[in-house]
Amino acid sequence: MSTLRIAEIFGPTIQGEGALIGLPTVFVRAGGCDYRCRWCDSLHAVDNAHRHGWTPMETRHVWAKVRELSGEVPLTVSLSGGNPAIQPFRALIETGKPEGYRFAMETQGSVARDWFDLLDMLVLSPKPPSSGETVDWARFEECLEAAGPARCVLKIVVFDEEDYLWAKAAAARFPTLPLYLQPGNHTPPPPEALDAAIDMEGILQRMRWLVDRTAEDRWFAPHILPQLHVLLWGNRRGV
Ligand SMILES: C[S@@+](CC[C@H](N)C(=O)[O-])C[C@H]1O[C@@H](n2cnc3c(N)ncnc32)[C@H](O)[C@@H]1O
Ligand SMILES: Nc1nc2[nH]cc(C(=O)O)c2c(=O)[nH]1
Ligand code: SF4
Ligand SMILES: [Mg+2]
Repeated sequence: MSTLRIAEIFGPTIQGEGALIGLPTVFVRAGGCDYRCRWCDSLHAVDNAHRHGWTPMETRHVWAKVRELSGEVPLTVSLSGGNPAIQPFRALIETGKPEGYRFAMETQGSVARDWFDLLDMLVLSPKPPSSGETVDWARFEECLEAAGPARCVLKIVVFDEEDYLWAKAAAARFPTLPLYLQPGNHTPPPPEALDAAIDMEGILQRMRWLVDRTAEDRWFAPHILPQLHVLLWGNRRGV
């Protein structure tokens, strides 16, 4: 069986973002990312300075931890990171599905894998200008095709007007995909200070602005949702 580079495994908590918001979930966070978004809220799973905290784990040990955390009651497992697409997750999904567990994955859409079609949901989160990254749309479409469009949703983080206009154009490329807009959280603390206070008023202000902005444009396609776990627990790790 394969070895996975794991930053953390935690839960059950609620899925705080997007299409499955509120659903009890165990998170498996892989270490390592091919992007460096300026505002990444999970730098402890991205920045090489923190790789000493990433553990190579055999798939069966990762699976044992998920079963332990869930009390062996099947639930939704969210694979995140870092970019989980970099890791060989096929065996974990193939182990969990026959037991009744469901699998969702969060990725920016930069690396496609042939096992994406085993997922119940692929959350594709292309990065807007404020991230400092540039989307390779050919790669992104490979991810969409690998999963099959029926399994995919789009989730776009928006910090400002430039991001908003970019999100509108990006969404127009994929008019049939369910769409989620998420206000950005401006205060990713250093990983060693994850309990640090967040800019709650800033997040809520951007949330209200997004509601008004879409209404003004009569753009009624997106669901607009804040990161519920951030509202509840700030940037605390493990929730
Ligand atoms: C930490 S990323 C990991 C998965 C993958 N690398 C990705 O970006 O989709 C999980 C989700 O958190 C979002 N995210 C990261 N930092 C954020 C921030 N500061 N504010 C709002 N959302 C953020 C990402 O856009 C992504 O949808
Ligand atoms: N509760 C909770 N919901 C989340 N949704 C996406 C997360 C992520 O970091 O990928 C996340 C997370 O870290 N915690
Ligand atoms: S792609 Fe995701 S994990 Fe990687 S730096 Fe950006 S937000 Fe963070
Ligand atoms: Mg997060």
